Amino acid sequence: MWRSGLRQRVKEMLMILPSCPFLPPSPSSSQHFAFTKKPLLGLANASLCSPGTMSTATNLDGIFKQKQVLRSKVRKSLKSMDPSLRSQEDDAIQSLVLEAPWFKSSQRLCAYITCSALREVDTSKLLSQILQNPTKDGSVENAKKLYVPRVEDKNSHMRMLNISSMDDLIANSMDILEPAPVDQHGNAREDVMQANDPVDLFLLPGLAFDKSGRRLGRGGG
Ligand SMILES: Nc1nc2c(c(=O)[nH]1)N(C=O)[C@@H](CNc1ccc(C(=O)N[C@@H](CCC(=O)O)C(=O)O)cc1)CN2
Ligand SMILES: Nc1ncnc2c1ncn2[C@@H]1O[C@H](COP(=O)(O)OP(=O)(O)OP(=O)(O)O)[C@@H](O)[C@H]1O
Repeated sequence: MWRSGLRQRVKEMLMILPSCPFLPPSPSSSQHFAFTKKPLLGLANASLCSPGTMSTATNLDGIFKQKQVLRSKVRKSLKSMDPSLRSQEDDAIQSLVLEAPWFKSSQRLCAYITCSALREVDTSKLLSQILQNPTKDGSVENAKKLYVPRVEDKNSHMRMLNISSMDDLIANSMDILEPAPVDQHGNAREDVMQANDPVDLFLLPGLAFDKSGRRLGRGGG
């Protein structure tokens, strides 16, 4: 019971990614992860109906509604979850990630800052590990680089900006911590889209995932 719940919550935080098409390419990686709008959770058939049987607008409308229903269900079950079980699962998920070779070897990461009001899987231990970033020889050459989201406007325009400390974060209007656009010296933070090197790993929040890992987000875009 505990294990199956945990498995689902592990899925709530999707960990991926050797390479992404809109980021600088990784020559060593053969895998790709596209941020495409894919059908989710058994909704694939609806989106594959031919134009003769159902219009595209109707398809999208149906999918949109099904996603909303599913989001409400998941939100409700997350809200009713026992807080101490949640906390145990948060610890277990983070330990699992911290011990994973793909986490240890990652050098450039994008990650979200947990919003506890949204009942997201906690990332605080992961972030402190990434930012603390101890290296065996004490050199900074192998330091992990972290980019976190910043919502720029009401049209869901979002950027991933580099931070080097949790002190770089301030609460936004949704009460989610995010980086100020400039650092303490007044310099613009590096945007991952301008980075020279590819991102190795994304830690993404998700409301639900299907068995093949396809993600249902909050619908913010
Ligand atoms: N921690 C965290 N940071 C993030 C995201 C996220 O999902 N989680 N985002 C991911 O893209 C972006 C922000 N997008 C967001 C979209 C919706 C809500 C939110 O509060 N949604 C409520 C419903 C609000 C409403 O419908 O009025 C909810 O889902 O309960 C928050 C952030 C960037 N930063
Ligand atoms: N095929 C599509 N064509 C155009 N717009 C789409 C398509 N699919 C989704 N959208 C729009 O993209 C936005 C995000 O919807 P979507 O259902 O993909 O959210 P999500 O990926 O589950 O959540 P989030 O974007 O918050 O991570 C919505 O405004 C939605 O209307």
